[in-house]
Amino acid sequence: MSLLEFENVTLKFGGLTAVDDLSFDVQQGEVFAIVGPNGAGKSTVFNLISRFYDPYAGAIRFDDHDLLRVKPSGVAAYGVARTFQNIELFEHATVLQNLLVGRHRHRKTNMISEILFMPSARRQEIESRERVEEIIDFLDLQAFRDKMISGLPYGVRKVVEVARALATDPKLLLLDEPASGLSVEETTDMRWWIEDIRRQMGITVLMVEHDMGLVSGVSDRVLAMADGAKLALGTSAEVQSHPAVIEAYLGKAS
Ligand SMILES: Nc1ncnc2c1ncn2[C@@H]1O[C@H](COP(=O)(O)OP(=O)(O)OP(=O)(O)O)[C@@H](O)[C@H]1O
Repeated sequence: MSLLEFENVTLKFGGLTAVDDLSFDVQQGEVFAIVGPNGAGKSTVFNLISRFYDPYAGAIRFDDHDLLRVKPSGVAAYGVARTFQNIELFEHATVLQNLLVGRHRHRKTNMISEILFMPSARRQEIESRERVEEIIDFLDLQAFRDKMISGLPYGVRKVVEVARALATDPKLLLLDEPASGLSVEETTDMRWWIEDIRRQMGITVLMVEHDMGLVSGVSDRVLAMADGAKLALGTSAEVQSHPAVIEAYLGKAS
């Protein structure tokens, strides 16, 4: 079953076509990667899903909803969470506090009941804390739970960003370059986290990534893009041996 569908989506920035008549779908429960040279339009695809941009043409459906009718502030409520190329966390808050912020969308109580700390608000607070503690355990972050983000090594921050996204209980997790800036060992760990997120949590993962080792290791299917358009879609091996993909990479390199 398709969880996310792009149908003939085009986005232009002035004279530049950043996404060009792009169609693909992400199946429920798969790990799907988007690869391509710099400027291919990968991040723009994420920004379209996050509703930062409206497409010039085409349709985007998520979980049987027309995503283009959803406001940017409403995307998380539909079950989409994301991490960013440049980590976006509250620097002067602890890991635990950052994850509790991620739970915010699950709050159903109003401000009065929260100020008075009424039973419904208390119940929600307990539920949120329990869920956050589960995620801290799941991603092996116990040693950092009360540490300020600003004092954490880069590799740990990347995992905390994933944890914060998971705290929203998403159906679709968007990972924007999860391996960038990570060492070889940290990249291997990230690979296992992604596997576990899909297998144990049942969450569908869509990632943009340059590290082909990670892409090959963890992805069910790969979409290769260049100049906003689809070059190839298939398994990692199929995509990497596709003549159009080889040419796009060699062309950029020369
Ligand atoms: N807000 C914007 N305004 C104008 N042009 C933009 C904007 N965002 C992206 N672009 C352009 O759209 C094209 C696609 O950019 P995008 O960031 O999606 O590429 P990318 O594949 O993610 O690249 P990278 O791997 O370097 O992150 C590029 O030519 C880029 O300069």
